Amino acid sequence: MAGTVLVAYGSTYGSTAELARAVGAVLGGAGLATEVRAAGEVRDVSAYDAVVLGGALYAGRWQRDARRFARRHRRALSRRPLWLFSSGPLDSSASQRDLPPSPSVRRVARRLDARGHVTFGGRLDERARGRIARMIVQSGKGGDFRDFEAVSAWADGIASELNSPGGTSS
Ligand SMILES: Cc1cc2nc3c(=O)[nH]c(=O)nc-3n(C[C@H](O)[C@H](O)[C@H](O)COP(=O)(O)O)c2cc1C
Repeated sequence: MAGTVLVAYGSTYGSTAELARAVGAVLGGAGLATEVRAAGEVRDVSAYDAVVLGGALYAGRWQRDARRFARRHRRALSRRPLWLFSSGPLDSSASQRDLPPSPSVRRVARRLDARGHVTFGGRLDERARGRIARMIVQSGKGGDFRDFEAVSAWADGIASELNSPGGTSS
């Protein structure tokens, strides 16, 4: 594929941003021109040939910037190869089995005709400033459950698809 892949993310405390950068590193390593950007900073997706969009989960929905991005660029996204990821569970469940998207994320995936969705474990620690976030951490339920091997394997699959003949035709 000759064009550029956008990896956009919606992240409040930075952990989903790191997952997005890990996805971008794999795609870049597979020879794909790749840009990793905060979803809130992207004005136009027309320059990109494929998009990966990731959102942190808050109360079953994507973080606001990811939701807005999906809404604002709806038409362009539905015409491009698109993959989605959610990051959230603060336990090892996402590493043990495929976790389906939340109903709200499933609607986004359907509307945009996404090629795939995956849920990765999340991270929450004392850097998180929100009241509920602090309560979760103080009650001992925080931690880093991100599985970077799983992230790499998923991104490898995307790279293979995009590098295959006709990989960007949606
Ligand atoms: C208030 C609050 C609500 C959350 N709700 C969910 C949820 O519904 N589902 C889930 O899997 N994780 C949930 N989480 C965990 C976050 O998704 C997780 O910490 C994520 O990695 C944060 O990503 P970020 O650092 O990119 O913002 C919640 C965390 C907080 C603080």
